[in-house]
Amino acid sequence: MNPVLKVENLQKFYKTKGTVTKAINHISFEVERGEYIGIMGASGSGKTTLLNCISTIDRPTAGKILISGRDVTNLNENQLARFRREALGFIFQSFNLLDTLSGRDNIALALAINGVKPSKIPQIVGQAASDLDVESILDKYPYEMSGGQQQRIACARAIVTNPALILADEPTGALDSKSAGMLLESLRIMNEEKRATILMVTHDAFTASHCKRILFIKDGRIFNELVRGIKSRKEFFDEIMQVVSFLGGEKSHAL
Ligand SMILES: Nc1ncnc2c1ncn2[C@@H]1O[C@H](COP(=O)(O)OP(=O)(O)OP(=O)(O)O)[C@@H](O)[C@H]1O
Repeated sequence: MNPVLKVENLQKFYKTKGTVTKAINHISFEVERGEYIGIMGASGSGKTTLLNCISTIDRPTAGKILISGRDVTNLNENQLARFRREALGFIFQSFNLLDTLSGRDNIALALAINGVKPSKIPQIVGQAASDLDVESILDKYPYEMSGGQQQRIACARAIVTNPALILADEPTGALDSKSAGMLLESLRIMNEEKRATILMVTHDAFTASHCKRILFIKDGRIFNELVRGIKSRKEFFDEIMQVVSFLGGEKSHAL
């Protein structure tokens, strides 16, 4: 079976005032359907640049990015807008819900934009809300919700269109530890019960220890890879911390 995501020899260089920064320097990897993969690395290692290229927000200098077999580096702006809507789900650090819409309507909008029949939308929204246990906050507006609640509505919005790939950028970054725990449970449900494929960028080892595989980026290259396998989450956390310490990155909160 084709991987959901195939990154082939990706390069992204920034030229500023005569100097060239090789933000991504020959990165290749694949993500299979149903994987939950984390990208870690110290500040400036290239994580955001990689995510921006995969999410089609930024264009790479060279290399290919195939999502569900389609090379997104060749698409024009109109094709990209449609591709993002149909094939990708996004969860950002800063929630990005529309403040003028209730939680229910934020989720429903993702379906309406994708042309889902209006008569079918309430049932699909209801199911996603039930799956992620956000039914009680559906009628609240984002400014009436906690950060954790907003983030769980953002999860429902990301999965409701059944995208090929969900991209999460520091999703626990703005949350306290209890809300982060609830968000990580939402991501687990999305991955294990709804079979969503998730790629998450994080600098936090505790958050990363919920993934099944971690790629470590250093100076724009893949430096190391860890697979959780049958290890407990705590064992995986310890293993991640060893690499983080070796890389000299910031220390995450301890268990
Ligand atoms: N628009 C840009 N112009 C020039 N250089 C850039 C630009 N964006 C990023 N860079 C450089 O590319 C490198 C990788 O940056 P990137 O933001 O991808 O790192 P990161 O791992 O996401 O860091 P952080 O964890 O601090 O967000 C850095 O050296 C950065 O200074």
